[in-house]
Amino acid sequence: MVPGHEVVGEVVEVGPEVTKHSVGDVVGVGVIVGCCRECRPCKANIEQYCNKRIWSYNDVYTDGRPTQGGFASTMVVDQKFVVKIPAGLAPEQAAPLLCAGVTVYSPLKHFGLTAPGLRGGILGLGGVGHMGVKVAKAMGHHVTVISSSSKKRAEAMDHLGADAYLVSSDADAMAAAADSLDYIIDTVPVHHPMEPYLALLKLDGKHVLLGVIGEPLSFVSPMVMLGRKSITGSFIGSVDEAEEVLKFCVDKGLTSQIEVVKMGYVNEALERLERNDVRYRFVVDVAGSNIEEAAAEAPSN
Ligand SMILES: NC(=O)C1=CN([C@@H]2O[C@H](COP(=O)(O)OP(=O)(O)OC[C@H]3O[C@@H](n4cnc5c(N)ncnc54)[C@H](OP(=O)(O)O)[C@@H]3O)[C@@H](O)[C@H]2O)C=CC1
Ligand SMILES: O=C/C=C/c1ccc(O)c(O)c1
Repeated sequence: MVPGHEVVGEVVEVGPEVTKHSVGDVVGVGVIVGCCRECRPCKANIEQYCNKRIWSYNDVYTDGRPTQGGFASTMVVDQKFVVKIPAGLAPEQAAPLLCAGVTVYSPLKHFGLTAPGLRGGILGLGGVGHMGVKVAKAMGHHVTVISSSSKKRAEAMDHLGADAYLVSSDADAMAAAADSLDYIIDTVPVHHPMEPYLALLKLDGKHVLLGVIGEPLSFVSPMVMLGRKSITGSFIGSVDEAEEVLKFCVDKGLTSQIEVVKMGYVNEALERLERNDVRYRFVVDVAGSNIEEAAAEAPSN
């Protein structure tokens, strides 16, 4: 998780040209807060693919100031990037759905992988992966979690409702599962071999890369040719898709598994993130925190 990007809160003020939201609405802001509005992705309302996108954190806004994500008590955002939070969804639940939820929902929809009965693999059971299991199950898919260890088996099967669990180092189990999946949602954030997973795909199967990996991945071409398989990627989702996935989650009764913490706990939360010690997302309750107190307690650099 990159901390501090998705934000959910109440509108406290609107500009004179704002038509989409009113004071008091519960709204959210995802990973993107700016785009050019002129390129093909912008015109197709898939603004996340605009090459001039402005990230909601660690970026520079149109006024030259840094974007700071959710680490603030208020933020100013163009209405285009503000998502309505539907009734029936708690704000703390909505926040992770604006990233992990839409990140899995968008490729399933875009690549035509929403029909009930499909067989999907979720590779890596973390923040994005756990939403992958939930969203895919809610679509009526047969879901296999593919994990690097057996540690999360009970969690995946009993709690998240996965149908099968594969440990990627178990060569026999991987061989038995060959040619069985319509898609793999790959959330692994580090370099990993592709071929063991490509072998799990059926004819026309799709391997969707979501993890940010800074090293080249490799595979021999017959692994994709003999089976017409695709390796592709996907980046979060659009504002429209974010609104859609929130509605989908309300309709299907889906929630994300979160740990709500106060601002004063942020440094510990970051340390725990580094140890991979969260199931599956921290949500920082900024409004309910004493920010001044938390700032005073934080070590100065
Ligand atoms: N494409 C996009 O738009 C988005 C991309 N991301 C990216 O997706 C990736 C996953 O994010 P997120 O789910 O939050 O991350 P998490 O750390 O929560 O989960 C990643 C999972 O990958 C598996 N894994 C396998 N090997 C490793 C390893 N060496 N180190 C760490 N994890 C490993 C683990 O699952 P297991 O124990 O089951 O093997 C782990 O839980 C990140 O790279 C993130 O930046 C996030 C949001 C949007
Ligand atoms: O390079 C792409 C990064 C995507 C990304 C988006 C959101 C998020 O939380 C990430 O960890 C990565």
